[in-house]
Amino acid sequence: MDILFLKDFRVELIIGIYEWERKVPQPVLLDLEIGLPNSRAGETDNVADTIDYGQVAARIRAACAALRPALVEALAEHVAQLIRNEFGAPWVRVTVTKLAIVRGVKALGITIERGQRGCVMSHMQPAR
Ligand SMILES: Nc1nc2c(c(=O)[nH]1)N=C([C@H](O)[C@@H](O)CO)CN2
Repeated sequence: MDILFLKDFRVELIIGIYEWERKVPQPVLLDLEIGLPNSRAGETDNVADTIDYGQVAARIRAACAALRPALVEALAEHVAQLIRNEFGAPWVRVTVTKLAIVRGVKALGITIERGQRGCVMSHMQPAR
């Protein structure tokens, strides 16, 4: 399975469990690994045969603007489901990182995986 990735993708949103965190958007970094439903794009050189990472970034940025999760876990889950449902990815790994939010800790967050690695979506053509 080929894996598309986006690293250090910065979004800003209201996120957190404390009252002071619910007032101002804060930056969060997303690391995304997206399993591709087929591997044809390397042969065809056609973006229609893969997932367009620009569209993924735009869609996630728009979704985050409307989200106000309490937990990093909830943001990671939302992003993972969006990628799977809207882009047909059979497998995703999503890491959400908050920066300098806890004294003495440079970065913290969550990594989740959803779906099956190496699985081909039933409505898609298998890779040749
Ligand atoms: N497992 C988690 N623990 C905590 C979270 C979280 O999202 N997941 N969030 C917070 C606060 O919002 C934090 O960002 C500031 O201390 C605390 N614990």
